[in-house]
Amino acid sequence: MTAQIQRPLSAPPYLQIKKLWKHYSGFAALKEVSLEIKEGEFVCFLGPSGCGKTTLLRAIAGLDLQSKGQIWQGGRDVSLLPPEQRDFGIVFQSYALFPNLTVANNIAYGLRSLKLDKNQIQKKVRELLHTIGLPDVGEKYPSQLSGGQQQRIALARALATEPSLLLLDEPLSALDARVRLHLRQEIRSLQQKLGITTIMVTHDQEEALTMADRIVVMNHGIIEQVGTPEEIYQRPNSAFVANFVGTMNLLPCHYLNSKQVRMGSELVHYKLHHNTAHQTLGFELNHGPVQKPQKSKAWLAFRPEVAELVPFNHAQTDLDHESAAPKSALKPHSNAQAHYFQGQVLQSEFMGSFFRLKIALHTNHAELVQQPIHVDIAVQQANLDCLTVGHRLTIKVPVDQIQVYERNDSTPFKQPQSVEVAA
Ligand SMILES: Nc1ncnc2c1ncn2[C@@H]1O[C@H](COP(=O)(O)OP(=O)(O)OP(=O)(O)O)[C@@H](O)[C@H]1O
Repeated sequence: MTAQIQRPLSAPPYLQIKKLWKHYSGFAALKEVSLEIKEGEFVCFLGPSGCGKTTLLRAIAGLDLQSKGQIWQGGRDVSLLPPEQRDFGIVFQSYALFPNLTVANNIAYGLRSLKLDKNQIQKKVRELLHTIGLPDVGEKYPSQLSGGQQQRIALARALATEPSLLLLDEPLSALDARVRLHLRQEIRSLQQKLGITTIMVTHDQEEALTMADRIVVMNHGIIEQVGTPEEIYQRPNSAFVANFVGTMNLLPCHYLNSKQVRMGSELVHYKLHHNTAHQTLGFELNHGPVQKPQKSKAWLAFRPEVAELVPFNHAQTDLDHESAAPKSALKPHSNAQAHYFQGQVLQSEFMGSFFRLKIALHTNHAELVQQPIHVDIAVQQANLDCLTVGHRLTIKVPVDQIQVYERNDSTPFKQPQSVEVAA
């Protein structure tokens, strides 16, 4: 097995997906999808059920041909090649091992077509069994192994012919949580050791965030965002991505300009991130109130862990001393550094290293009245009084942690849940 490979930064993409469409009797499962993957990258296709992840993976393998568009692999147009003429190994969710063959024969299956002699095949199988950490199971049958062990055999079988591309279709989703966690790390370190370009389909955001070099977030047959796990988590470029990856508080508001939104009678400042292209969100940039009212509906978004609990008086002092405090008919709950929400604890959950508080906001904004927010407080910083159900408190959210997204009623993602607010 080879050591991790260093590649020039300017290397051309190893895999190029060009304007790919897939139709199933009139239904478009992929809509002009384009993507480039570098050699040696570990890329995850992430998205909800039915978004087209498997369709895209199967098109790359040639198992289901695309309706339109091209696929280039290693500088070669493979768009119309059958799977056997392409260069990949694949692992499915259901292991797909041959039950009547021993583990060794399962792994050796693909090697027979390479015209290797018996000794070479045995040597290769031994090496692969060693690589996946199961050196002694060669003579067993798949049914004598656990799910996690069977999936490692499937991985060894996929790697046996030394393909340049490894395709993993939800390989961990049939396994129990503990095995999944362990195998996650094993697959990632094996992939890094071999330097093999890998694409993994998953609907598990934690799996994608912990394993991938880059994540491709898909929704309804299109790519919503491509980025490193940090980019996807910290700077999601749409409300869909913000809501799908991690926990995000999404509060309905109205867009005013590139610095402020309005939430009921409150003005809220936010800081536009460079990669948040508001033009693409349907908002005008730096031109004051939006002209078209139908485009002014927005989501104000922040992660539970960026919020801080502060005493009310402290918040008011901050605001009184802040010359940039808004002088308008709208209530000043915000300054250039932070916004202060008022709320009441509905629920407090101990999560190990932090408490997750569910808080009802005090607001006269009709859309917000029944919508709780989540705030995560590190155990070391938690004041136990603040965690009591019914406690009234102030939540400080730094302006540079507030993001704003277009709010489209047809946006196909789960709406923040509503709760009964305690009297
Ligand atoms: N053979 C088929 N015939 C008709 N429709 C199909 C077929 N295969 C997939 N589809 C449809 O195409 C869409 C994308 O399916 P795909 O399997 O790629 O989704 P996915 O993101 O992998 O979902 P999951 O996580 O549930 O596997 C779905 O709406 C699905 O119903």
